[in-house]
Amino acid sequence: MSSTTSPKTSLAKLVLYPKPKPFKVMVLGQSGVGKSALVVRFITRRFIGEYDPNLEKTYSFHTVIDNEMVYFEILDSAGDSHESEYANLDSNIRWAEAFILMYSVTDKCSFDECHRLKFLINYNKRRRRLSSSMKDSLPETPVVLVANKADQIGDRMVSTEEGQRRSKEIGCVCFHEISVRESIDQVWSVFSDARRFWRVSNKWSRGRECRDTSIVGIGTDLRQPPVALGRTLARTISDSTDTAATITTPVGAFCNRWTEMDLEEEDEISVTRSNSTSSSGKSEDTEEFRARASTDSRLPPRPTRTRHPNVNRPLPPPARRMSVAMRGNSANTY
Ligand SMILES: Nc1nc2c(ncn2[C@@H]2O[C@H](COP(=O)(O)OP(=O)(O)OP(=O)(O)O)[C@@H](O)[C@H]2O)c(=O)[nH]1
Repeated sequence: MSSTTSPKTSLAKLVLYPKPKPFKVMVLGQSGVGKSALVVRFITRRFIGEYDPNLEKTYSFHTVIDNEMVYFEILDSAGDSHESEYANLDSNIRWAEAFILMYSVTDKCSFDECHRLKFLINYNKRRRRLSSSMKDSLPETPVVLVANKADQIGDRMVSTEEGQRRSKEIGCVCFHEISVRESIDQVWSVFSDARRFWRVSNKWSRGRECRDTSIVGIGTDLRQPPVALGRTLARTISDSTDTAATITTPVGAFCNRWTEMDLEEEDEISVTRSNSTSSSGKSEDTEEFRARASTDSRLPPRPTRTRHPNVNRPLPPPARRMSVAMRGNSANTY
């Protein structure tokens, strides 16, 4: 006897998993700096020499970073944006959650272009922040500055120090000097740093949200910034010369845990109180408290306050004031 499953049964067996939330990264930079080479190297591990220039493409790719599955959506933007494409560039910037801003060490022009692109990123993110109803809980969008083609030693026009300085000047979260052609590890570290910095800022903003909405522990000063754990991010070989490698991570989850700990402590206190119950069956603390709180239906007398000032009291001497006119007059007399 053959067993056939009806469509109803097969539908019942179908388990719907929520679609994983992608991590949206945009790669920006002047034409020819190696954006497509970087993205393709990250996804396929291979270096492919030539790509169709000015082709804008989004790649989906998932991999494990820091023991967590990350679903990347990577937008390889077209290098040369014409006037008509600026609106498109703006909307792409608003779409992204992290940026890889790229230049070539062999092209000074591409290095200068990073300044303008970072300005555009800031501008669009600020606009998005202002128009959003959740202004404070929107995470910061990390921008990683990447100097490519470090293998072309003879053609170098931008030094490592200049790159590091520029990274700080324009407010990037970190700086990498790499060669997409030479090293897959360097490429990998660029994307994993983008993810790590995004995670940190995301947790921080959630922490802010949590501070605003959750139960706050006793004695919490809301004016203070959230607790910083001082966690150090793993830095890449390409960025090892940067001394300011430590970033503090105020973590929202920590905020929650802290509140729970406080509540547990409160519970412990109340347990010890209920354990100190006297032989009469009533808690000593409760009785003491009642005795202190009880007014026996008699309210303490109010402190007397006079409504009108005492007429017999001598008034203070009136302060002598000189009007402007008087001062003018006296000035004329001398
Ligand atoms: N020597 C060297 N060449 C590289 C490196 N990365 C990319 N290239 C070369 O640089 C050229 C431009 O690379 P693309 O990836 O097309 O650059 P792009 O930024 O995507 O350019 P557009 O698509 O025009 O925006 C290609 O010939 C690549 O082979 C590198 O690390 N070293």
